[in-house]
Amino acid sequence: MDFFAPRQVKKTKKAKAPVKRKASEATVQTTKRMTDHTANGGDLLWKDLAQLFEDVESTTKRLEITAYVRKYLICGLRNDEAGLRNLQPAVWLMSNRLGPQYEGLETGVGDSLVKDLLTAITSPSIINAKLKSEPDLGSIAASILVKQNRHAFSKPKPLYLPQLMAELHAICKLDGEGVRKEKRGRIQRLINNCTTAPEIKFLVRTVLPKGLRIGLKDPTILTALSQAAAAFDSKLGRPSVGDEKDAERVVKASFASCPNYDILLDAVKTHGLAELPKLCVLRSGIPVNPMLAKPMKSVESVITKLAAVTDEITCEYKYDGERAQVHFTQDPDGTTAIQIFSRNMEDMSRKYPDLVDVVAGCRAVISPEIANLIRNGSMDEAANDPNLEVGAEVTSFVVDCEAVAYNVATSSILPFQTLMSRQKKVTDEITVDVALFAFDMILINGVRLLDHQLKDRRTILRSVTTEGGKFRFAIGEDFVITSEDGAEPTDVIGRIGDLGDDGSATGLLDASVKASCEGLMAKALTGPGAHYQPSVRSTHWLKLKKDYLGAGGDTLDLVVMGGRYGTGDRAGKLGTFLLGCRGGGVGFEDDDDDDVYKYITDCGSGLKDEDLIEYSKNEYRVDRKPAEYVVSTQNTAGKRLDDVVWFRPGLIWEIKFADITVSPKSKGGVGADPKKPGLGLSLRFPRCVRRRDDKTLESISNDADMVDAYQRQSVVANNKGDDDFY
Ligand SMILES: Nc1ncnc2c1ncn2[C@@H]1O[C@H](COP(=O)(O)OP(=O)(O)OP(=O)(O)O)[C@@H](O)[C@H]1O
Repeated sequence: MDFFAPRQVKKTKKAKAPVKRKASEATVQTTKRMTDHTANGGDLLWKDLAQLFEDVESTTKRLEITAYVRKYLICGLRNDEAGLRNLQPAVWLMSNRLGPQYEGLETGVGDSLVKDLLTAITSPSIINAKLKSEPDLGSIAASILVKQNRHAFSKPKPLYLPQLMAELHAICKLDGEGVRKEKRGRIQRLINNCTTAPEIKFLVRTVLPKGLRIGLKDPTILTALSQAAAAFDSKLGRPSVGDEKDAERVVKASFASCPNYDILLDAVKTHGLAELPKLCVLRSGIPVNPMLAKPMKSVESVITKLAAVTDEITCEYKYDGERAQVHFTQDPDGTTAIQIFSRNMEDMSRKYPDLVDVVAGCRAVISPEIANLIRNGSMDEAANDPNLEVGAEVTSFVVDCEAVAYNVATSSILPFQTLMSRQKKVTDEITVDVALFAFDMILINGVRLLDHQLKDRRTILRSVTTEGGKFRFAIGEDFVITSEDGAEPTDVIGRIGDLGDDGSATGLLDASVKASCEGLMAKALTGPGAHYQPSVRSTHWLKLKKDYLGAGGDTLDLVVMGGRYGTGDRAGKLGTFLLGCRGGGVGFEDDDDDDVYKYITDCGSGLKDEDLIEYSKNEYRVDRKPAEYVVSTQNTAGKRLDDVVWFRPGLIWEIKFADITVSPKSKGGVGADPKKPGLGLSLRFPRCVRRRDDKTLESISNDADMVDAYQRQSVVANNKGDDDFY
């Protein structure tokens, strides 16, 4: 499908040639496989993609993995016959998804269905015995089935990618009576057409919830795609976007604004890298990764930090609920669609069906002044729409909100735990009322507001929607920071409004906590950084939680890599856990390895007995250390690794700690202390605060966050405890 017709291929001066690398034997093989076949109208074979997965699984070296994927993508881009109908499913399958995250496509197939299939050939005891030494059903299925003489009577039909993807989508959509039998039959038929072990192994893994587990994730795919796209552009003589790093930045930024591989690949193949910033843009119906905030330790430090970039700030209540990105779209025929997306871009519309009505009722009209503000500086075509005039109707918007448990009768906010007790899919009566607290607007009537300053975005939000009932504007107060000659900006704060009990921002913080909020969000209203940056943890948005004040400090979100059995009270249960951060991050030297998890510390505090029991029989357990884990070769916390029960990456905990120390055992944030270049960063007195199921692995703390927190802590130490930011 071409999302951007009419096609236009610009032919201007030849792009700079990308850096040439010597092809490894494996990449030579990939090219050969990918260009060998021409059957089925040029469709690509699942066999070749499965072989790519096998190659990727055989190495942990990021550069090698990137090279394999790049080669595959170059072949895919150049193969005009195969076209997007092959390239798109190939990349979705690489990314471990059957389509965009917000479509929530899941096969609903569990281990038991695959075991069922296998018990038709071999006994359950053999399967169970194999599972003891090899926990992966994909490998077991491959080892059993590949030896069978399965094709004596019926010749297998080659599996092509468009056909495979269509069949997997059909499996996802199956519902109702007899669904298990139907799924089983369809998977059986797919497996019957597989001729090689990798085909079977990765097909089974693809249909199971644990996924491919070969260490291939979006950042690596996007890096490989940027290299493949640059080579493809250069071959066609399309304009270059700069060097390899520039191409990577363009592709990653495009995916952040429009996280849909169908659209990205269409833009890359049909139009070229230079056109991506115009084509892969925010639109209603496709969620973006939300903008995030940096933690701070005191009101004064917040103001000092923001004073460096602006003189107008707002401090809003930090509501303790769930991020909700609300998309409203009205088609020309008057039909409307409302979607509510989580911070992980999952569609939560079925969790909040009551909010859909709330959103439908909150629209106002667009006045001429607001139409001007919307148009101001916008390059979007939609900004020239003559309908954006006096009394224009609101036909689309994207609003950034926090969904909070709420008592409408008393207009009071309820705790986070109350919100968590709401069912994922509301089917019966709604028992927990929820309100939306809106704090930002990033699209209105097709015009993107990302480059507008927050002050204008907020004015637009408050003019084109009406507050009332369960749709409310975030409570806050604006401050003008003024500084007399030589005075610290925090000394002189001109207040507007009267919210804080004692007439200050600190009073506002207290007021927010009294209103059952977590603290404050301080944001630059104007200035160069006051635009909306999707997926960026910005220094123009600062969060100040009541908990951060005083001792105790910041929190980090870390992945649980595994655990060790305890002794004493904890005998027979996992008692301590190995925690890791994600590699890379903005500004971190080693930001190529963002697809790995690096050991930071052991942690056994903050866990109740029932937690330990649950984690001891955890669904995340795997038999071997996952390839993407970077752990000291021999030991963690002075112990050997033989007794570690490994978890696949997935379980995320929020960790509080006393402070960050330099450690030879930690692999995260290595080099943060220039005087100790080989050492990493670890935590003193780490304690698990809560499980973060609302976070994805992509959004946990990374090397850069560790270094950041360490440096902020050093500022405090150097200032001998000044009340500076933590
Ligand atoms: N007024 C507000 N403006 C922006 N975000 C708000 C506001 N009130 C509540 N929030 C919530 O606070 C979050 C900001 O904190 P952060 O970016 O660190 O998210 P987080 O990593 O989930 O951390 P945490 O929720 O532990 O603070 C937002 O994602 C949003 O869900």
